[in-house]
Amino acid sequence: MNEQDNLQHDSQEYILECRGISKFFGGTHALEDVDFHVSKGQVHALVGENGAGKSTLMKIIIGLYKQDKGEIFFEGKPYTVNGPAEAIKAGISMIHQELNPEPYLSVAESIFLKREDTLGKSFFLNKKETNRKAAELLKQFNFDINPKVLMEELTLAQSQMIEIIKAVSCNARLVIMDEPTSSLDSEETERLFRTIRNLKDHGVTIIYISHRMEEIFEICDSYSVFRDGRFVGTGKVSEVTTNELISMMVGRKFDNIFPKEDVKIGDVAFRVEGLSGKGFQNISFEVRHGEILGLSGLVGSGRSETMRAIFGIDPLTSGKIYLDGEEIKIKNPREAISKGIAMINEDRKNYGLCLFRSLRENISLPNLESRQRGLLIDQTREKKECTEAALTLRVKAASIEADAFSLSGGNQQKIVLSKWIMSEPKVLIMDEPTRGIDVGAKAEIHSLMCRFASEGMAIILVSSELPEVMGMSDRILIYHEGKLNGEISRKEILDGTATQETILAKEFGGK
Ligand SMILES: Nc1ncnc2c1ncn2[C@@H]1O[C@H](COP(=O)(O)OP(=O)(O)OP(=O)(O)O)[C@@H](O)[C@H]1O
Repeated sequence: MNEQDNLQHDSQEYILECRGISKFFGGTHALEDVDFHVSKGQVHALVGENGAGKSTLMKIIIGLYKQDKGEIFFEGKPYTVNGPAEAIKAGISMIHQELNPEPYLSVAESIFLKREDTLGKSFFLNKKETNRKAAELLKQFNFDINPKVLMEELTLAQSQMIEIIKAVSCNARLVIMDEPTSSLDSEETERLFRTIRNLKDHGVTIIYISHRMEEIFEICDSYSVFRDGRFVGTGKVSEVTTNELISMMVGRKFDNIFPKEDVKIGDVAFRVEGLSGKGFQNISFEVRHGEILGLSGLVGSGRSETMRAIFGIDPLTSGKIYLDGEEIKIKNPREAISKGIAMINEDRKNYGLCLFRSLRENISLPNLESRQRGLLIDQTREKKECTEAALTLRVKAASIEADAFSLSGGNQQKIVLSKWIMSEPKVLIMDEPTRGIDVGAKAEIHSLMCRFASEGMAIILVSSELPEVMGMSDRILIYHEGKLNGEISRKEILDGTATQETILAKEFGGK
């Protein structure tokens, strides 16, 4: 008897069964003879490293891709669909990692888009009825928002909630959530979890894809692990430890995701005094050579806004910046980079990557000058160094010449990291550096941070994942509504004086 049988004897109780699914993309075997079973009414975690094949299987299930081999059964019956609209009709909806809400539709219109069937024939003539039905649904979900508000005015967390309401109102019995918390802060995440529990109470089954282990242990009942396009195992979350789960994902024994070491902290490398700009006021702090300074706060609290202004993306209205004791002016990111400040931005897709360029071109872009020989680029050196950078972070790609577009989400993020790491800056600003990155790579990135710090780099880490800020920082500054609201030392974290709750309380404005 295999683990799958242990979990659930009666296959009638599986809401979804995928048997022997294979999928090729050119020479890449994205899925190889994969079995994947989900029991009815559970929150089932699907985990695996970047490129393990999770999204590919989900895209097959909602009809975006067609499998090369294998069969799918939904609610005990053979299931084939041609595209997401058919999947929704059959009872399966997917909430995507990057939401694409229709910006100029109202909340009500967005919920009922392409659902004229539920509203009578004349959808556009029936605005009143649309708003009334939407208001009813929003109330059911305790979601206090006006159905007439335009989608473009919603935060990401609110748009996500609309997507979930849309799914459930279409009578979805299975909802797939692909990294749903990757852009949410702790408060929004809690709200999402309450919604998930509510859906579960109403018999909805959820497939939950996430790289955040603590979430899986909080919200999921069962799990399946994929590795390199293959099914590795399944079981109950209550019967596995974090390290066992990670070991299954990475295929080797796993000890520690936060390998923070104490390194010698030197002189002040970087200092800001009284910085103000859009979304933050009067921010002053310093970071020393060798120090990792964590910045925590709710989404919109001003952390990322301050970093963007320091890096010259957005303007400062007042304040001073000092690098190694000397005042500097930064008008744009090019100037910041030339002075030795690098920033890995939260929004990698828009600011970090040229999707239709090769990995080599992407990695070497900010570092071309150092590889210039006369008017030409030293291509042999470029290729060697880019390959080394990609290997260090274990980027999974067909070759260094492959387009960034063909990589899985997490592997794309590793490429952005590689390119900045190669430029060896004095100050490295990392804004959500491991968002969407698998645990194995997360640990590697954390080790690299320690290595850079030990070489004297000053690192500023902005992260919404409290375990990450707490596990990696020498000091944490907490933002609340655009201002600093407290500081916590590593000592306080290690001796237990400061906990996640202490930090959260300060994020919400407490003392
Ligand atoms: N459209 C595509 N064209 C070519 N290769 C692809 C395509 N989509 C996925 N792949 C490849 O298939 C493999 C599986 O990718 P997939 O996106 O399913 O992984 P994943 O487990 O969802 O990863 P992540 O956690 O990073 O999102 C990867 O090697 C990826 O590069």
